[in-house]
Amino acid sequence: MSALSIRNLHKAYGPVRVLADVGLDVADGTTTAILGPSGCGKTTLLRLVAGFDRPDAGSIVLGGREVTAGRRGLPPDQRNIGYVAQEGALFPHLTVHANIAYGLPRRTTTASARRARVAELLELVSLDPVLSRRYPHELSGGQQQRVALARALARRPALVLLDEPFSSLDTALRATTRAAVAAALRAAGVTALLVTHDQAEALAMADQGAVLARGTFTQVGPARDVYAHPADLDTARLLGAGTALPGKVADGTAVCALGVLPVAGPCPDGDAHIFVRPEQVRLGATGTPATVLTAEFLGADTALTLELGDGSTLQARVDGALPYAAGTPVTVDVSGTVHAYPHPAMT
Ligand SMILES: Nc1ncnc2c1ncn2[C@@H]1O[C@H](COP(=O)(O)OP(=O)(O)OP(=O)(O)O)[C@@H](O)[C@H]1O
Repeated sequence: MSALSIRNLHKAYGPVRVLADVGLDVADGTTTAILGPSGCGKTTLLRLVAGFDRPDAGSIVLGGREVTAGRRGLPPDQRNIGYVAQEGALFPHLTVHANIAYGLPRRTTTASARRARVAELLELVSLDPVLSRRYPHELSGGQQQRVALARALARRPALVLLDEPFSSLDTALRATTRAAVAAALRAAGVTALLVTHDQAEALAMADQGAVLARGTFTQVGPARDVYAHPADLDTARLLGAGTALPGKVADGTAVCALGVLPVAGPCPDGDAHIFVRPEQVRLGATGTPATVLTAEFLGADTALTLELGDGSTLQARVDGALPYAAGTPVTVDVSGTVHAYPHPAMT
């Protein structure tokens, strides 16, 4: 059963149409990642689901109950939704314990029951119980986000909304916090909607990926399938680096500056963008001649920009231990299949 069903949702701010005919189903106990470029309406969608804002049309059904029914819809505090914002959402004047316990009903729970629930939640988000007496400014950014999740889960919500919850964290903290939050969500068996710019985050945390572009979902499916088979060139670019080379497709084969390449998935015959990911580009003894334009050492790998014979550029990633420098002549070939997207106007 779907914990969340969104149908034909529309939202505009004055003349700015933000969401148009948006639909989405999120299965019970699963996480859906909403991916999309800046300004495409991701936060607007979360705000409508949370009840902070009203849609112009359409419906949102939470656990079988339509929360958008009536003139005002169900108020946010009655929707049984937890919300984790980007940062700074904790009350600075309250301890970790008081922040987490904030939403627990005082009238129907005893102090010892609240203490037990806070201890359970700290364990769930992998935080040391000694932190419960600290204030938010005495925690790292990653610890603060885990406290925010614990607070969001305190009332056993039907749905948790996470709006870019790790965007303020540095790379190392981001990875550990993401793993702790994903584990906590799974252990709590909670349904979650995660907004992110980061495809690695979406792939690591989500069962389902949903790509929002131009005000509507352009692709929804298992997160791995969305990554492996992006529906269009914008989605392919959104899901990671790559180069779109001009080419032609005939009978499932692409011809471009990199030679003849097998195409993944259906693409009609004719002019097309041939999309190649950096990790597919191999440098070796045979293949298409190219020249290294730039080499950016990233530690484990080096990101290369290569110039092909026709003047087009190609991004590649090679082992960081290999000594490539600008000006080095190389030969390249492509492993695996490429994606091709029709482009009738191309010459
Ligand atoms: N209250 C508002 N009044 C007017 N316009 C708004 C309002 N809220 C959002 N918008 C506009 O709606 C569009 C979508 O905004 P939204 O914050 O939902 O995008 P987003 O996908 O979350 O962006 P980002 O990834 O940059 O956070 C933007 O053009 C924004 O300027």
